[in-house]
Amino acid sequence: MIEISGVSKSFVLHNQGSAVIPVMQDAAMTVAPGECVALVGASGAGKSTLMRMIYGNYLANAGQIVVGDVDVAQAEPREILALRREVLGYVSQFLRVVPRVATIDVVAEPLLQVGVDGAAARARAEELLRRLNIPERLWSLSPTTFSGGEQQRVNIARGFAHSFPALLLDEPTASLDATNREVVLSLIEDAKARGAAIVGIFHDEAARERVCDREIDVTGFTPGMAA
Ligand SMILES: Nc1ncnc2c1ncn2[C@@H]1O[C@H](COP(=O)(O)OP(=O)(O)OP(=O)(O)O)[C@@H](O)[C@H]1O
Repeated sequence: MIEISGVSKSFVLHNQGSAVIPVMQDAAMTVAPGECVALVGASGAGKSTLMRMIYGNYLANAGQIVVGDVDVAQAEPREILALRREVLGYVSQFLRVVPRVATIDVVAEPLLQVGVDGAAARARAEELLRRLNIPERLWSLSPTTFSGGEQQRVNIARGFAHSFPALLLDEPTASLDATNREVVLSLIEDAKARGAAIVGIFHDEAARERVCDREIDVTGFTPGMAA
């Protein structure tokens, strides 16, 4: 479902004499449907960089990043937007809050985007908000004023609303209480069971061990250290 090969990345620091910082060389990995792979490696090793290249936020300098039938490393912006709408979900720790949009609509929106009808989208959004312990009295309010933990849970509900065939998870359990952490782990297990291919960064080691099938140490892709 996700196939990466020969991927390299350097950053050019235009405001620092165009210094070139090579951060990744010849990265390769494959994630099958139903599998969850954890990216590991020391701070600064390149976990976030690889994740951002898969999502198409950073452009790879070389190689292939095939998600479904799209090579993100070569795709047009329009194709990447379609991929993000239909195929590739991304759950970060932080909600990008849209002012004045009710929480229920924030969560239902990804479903409406793929053509699910309003009532079904709302029902799925309600189910997720309930599961993530967001009190019903908050559903009609914008999450702008919610606590950090509430916003994180709204973001997770939104990220899991559509059954994406591929999912990127960036610290999805960070700063959650034990009950909600458990809910998120069960959402990840459900996604695997329906065949989602998942790549995640988890500093929560117990969470990683529970839901991930394999670990990939990105230190192996550091220039000069490639295996
Ligand atoms: N936009 C950028 N411009 C320049 N350098 C960058 C940029 N993004 C990342 N880097 C560099 O790439 C390297 C890898 O960073 P990255 O954030 O991917 O590491 P990480 O493994 O996710 O670290 P952490 O666990 O601390 O989040 C670092 O040396 C970082 O400084």
